[in-house]
Amino acid sequence: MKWLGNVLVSPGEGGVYGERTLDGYRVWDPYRSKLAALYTLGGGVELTPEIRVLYLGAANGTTVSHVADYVETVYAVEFAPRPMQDLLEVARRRRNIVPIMADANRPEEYAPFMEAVDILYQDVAQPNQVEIAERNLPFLKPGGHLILMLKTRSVDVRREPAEVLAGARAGLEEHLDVTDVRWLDPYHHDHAAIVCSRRG
Ligand SMILES: C[S@@+](CC[C@H](N)C(=O)[O-])C[C@H]1O[C@@H](n2cnc3c(N)ncnc32)[C@H](O)[C@@H]1O
Repeated sequence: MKWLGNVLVSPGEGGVYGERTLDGYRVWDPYRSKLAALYTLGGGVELTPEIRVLYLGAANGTTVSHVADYVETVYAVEFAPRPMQDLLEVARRRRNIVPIMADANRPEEYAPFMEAVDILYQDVAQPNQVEIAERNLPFLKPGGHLILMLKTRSVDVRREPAEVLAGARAGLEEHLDVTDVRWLDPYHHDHAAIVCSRRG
């Protein structure tokens, strides 16, 4: 990852969503992106030019655009029409983004467009976040990484966030090795990042 001092940046053409630039690099703000928060807190998986990413919950492509600055290809799945319009605009300016309008609960719908990926990144505020990740695991290469941004309040607002996190972790451990778990405070409240690797 590229840092200028303690500022995370990415090496692409600027002006995607009004982000600041610094010394010709795009500033990747941890308050606007959970993935940037994870890196800023010292976690995450290094993004390199040969990596392929399946990104679930692409929204308007803010974080997707930074990931695309680092990796070979980003398959970006989003099911809501409005953010999809913005994502298409971002994809017009980044040749390595494949926008896919689909429900991440139904990976069979985009399986024909997919190849195996090194990173499965998920940021969908849904009650069944762990189940969605599990359904998409067949796309992840052995040894590849899942980065799941867990929004605990979307799973169950009545339970303690730590309890929701423990449940999600236990579910993922049935299929994967959990390598890192951390809360994204102070950047994103009630959000935790769970990083796992797929057994080889
Ligand atoms: C918190 S936002 C993602 C923000 C984005 N990852 C970023 O950092 O710029 C969650 C997005 O997931 C999308 N989403 C939620 N459930 C989904 C599903 N089942 N399939 C595809 N997209 C979904 C929502 O429409 C929303 O745009």
